[in-house]
Amino acid sequence: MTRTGLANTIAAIATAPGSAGVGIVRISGEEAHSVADRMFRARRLPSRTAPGRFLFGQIMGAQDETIDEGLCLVFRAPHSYTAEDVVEFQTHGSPAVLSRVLARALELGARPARPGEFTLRAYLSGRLDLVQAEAVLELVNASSETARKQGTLGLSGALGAQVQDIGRLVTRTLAAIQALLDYPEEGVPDEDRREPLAQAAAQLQHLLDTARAGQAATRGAKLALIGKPNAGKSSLLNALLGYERSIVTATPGTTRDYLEAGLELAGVPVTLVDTAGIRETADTIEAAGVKQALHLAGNADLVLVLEDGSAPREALPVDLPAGASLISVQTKADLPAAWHDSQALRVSAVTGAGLPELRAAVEQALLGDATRGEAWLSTERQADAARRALGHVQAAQALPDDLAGYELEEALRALAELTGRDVQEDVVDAVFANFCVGK
Ligand SMILES: Nc1nc2c(c(=O)[nH]1)N(C=O)[C@@H](CNc1ccc(C(=O)N[C@@H](CCC(=O)O)C(=O)O)cc1)CN2
Ligand SMILES: Nc1nc2c(ncn2[C@@H]2O[C@H](COP(=O)(O)OP(=O)(O)OP(=O)(O)O)[C@@H](O)[C@H]2O)c(=O)[nH]1
Ligand SMILES: [Mg+2]
Repeated sequence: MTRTGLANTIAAIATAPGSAGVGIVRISGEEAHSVADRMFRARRLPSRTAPGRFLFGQIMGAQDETIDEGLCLVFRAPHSYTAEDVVEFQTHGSPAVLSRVLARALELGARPARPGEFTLRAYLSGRLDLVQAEAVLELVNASSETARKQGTLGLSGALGAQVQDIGRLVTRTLAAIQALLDYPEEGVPDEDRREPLAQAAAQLQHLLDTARAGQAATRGAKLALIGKPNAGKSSLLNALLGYERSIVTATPGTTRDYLEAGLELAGVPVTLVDTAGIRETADTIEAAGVKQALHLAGNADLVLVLEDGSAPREALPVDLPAGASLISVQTKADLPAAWHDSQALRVSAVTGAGLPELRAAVEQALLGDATRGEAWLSTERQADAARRALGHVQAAQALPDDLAGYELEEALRALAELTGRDVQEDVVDAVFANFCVGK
């Protein structure tokens, strides 16, 4: 995607494929109004309509036949989504109608929009920064309340504002260092050197802490239930889901193959994975299930380690994969406890006791403190830029003034990349390649 040809007029169906009450065809660019004038019959021409007003009328084909009746919405540059002249046709929402309306706009000189091209134009015109454009994508794809909230916050420019604050801290030190380069013996005072950089590093670290949460919210998280046979894994899965998804019996070794079920937990789309109970076994089928369970634990974002609270406690016969985040769960809390461990959450699948606490612990593990309302880093691209900025700030903290300047300039470059003020075209292309046509 290049900047050339931006002046030309693009058109696309903006609503989802399939039948719906209403569908939208959107046209943006210099010719948008004249294209609309030639395909819409109403009490006045779209180009003569006050911006922000709509017209009711007929969308006309080349043979002067009516394609559909509908509404025409007129925007005038720069007051539109793309900051260009924009016209929208709101029609009956069938693919048959929408494809004819689009075809008519193309006949009259518009060209089909590429994926994300409307939002790309909003970005290139400066109406949105790159973080806001990514937030648009998050909103379009939001499959949970947390992802929605995060997208809305991102679109508001909250993250961009925070990144600018960090940039100001770095600039303060850089300016102080540059001002004193000719008089190195004086040294930069702490309030211009140590303090702003410590604040910048802390804020970047906090943003990076939100990255895992941001990605959990957008991509979803995998939660594996692991434990010995009869620990109550399948029962807990069913209790969390609220329906009997997994077979439960009193016979140890009931679950052999793993099983997945989706639900929304703490606003995050979560896939729960029930696994075979882990034990030493001569049964080849069960042994395969045990191996698989350990593999699943290694790939999960979070592992719930379940132990039967009503039976004597015994360690698992194998080690769980290193690196996974774990929550320790003591099951069957409705029965007398056979052991006590303040680290373990007591839960009953039968009475539901402890389930709210378990959900809260999962929320804390997946989202950390990121839920306090500020913006999060929600893409790997953003996290990568923040990580590099932090690395340069930390390098500058450790270097003498004459060498720190270079690192601070690099930190500012990484921050500018984060918001998209200083990025290569291929980075922009990669962001917009994830969009659908019409957005
Ligand atoms: N029908 C329709 N609904 C939609 C969109 C759209 O393009 N069309 N949007 C698209 O994703 C979102 C809304 N986003 C928009 C953002 C800015 C402007 C706009 O015209 N801004 C002008 C004027 C602002 C004003 O009048 O106060 C501006 O910023 O100058 C329009 C839509 C969601 N709903
Ligand atoms: N009283 C009580 N019994 C429970 C609870 N959870 C599970 N059980 C019982 O414990 C037994 C084993 O439960 P499951 O959920 O099948 O255990 P599992 O960990 O999936 O076992 P495997 O699939 O064999 O590995 C069943 O008889 C359940 O009824 C609980 O919270 N309270
Ligand atoms: Mg089971």
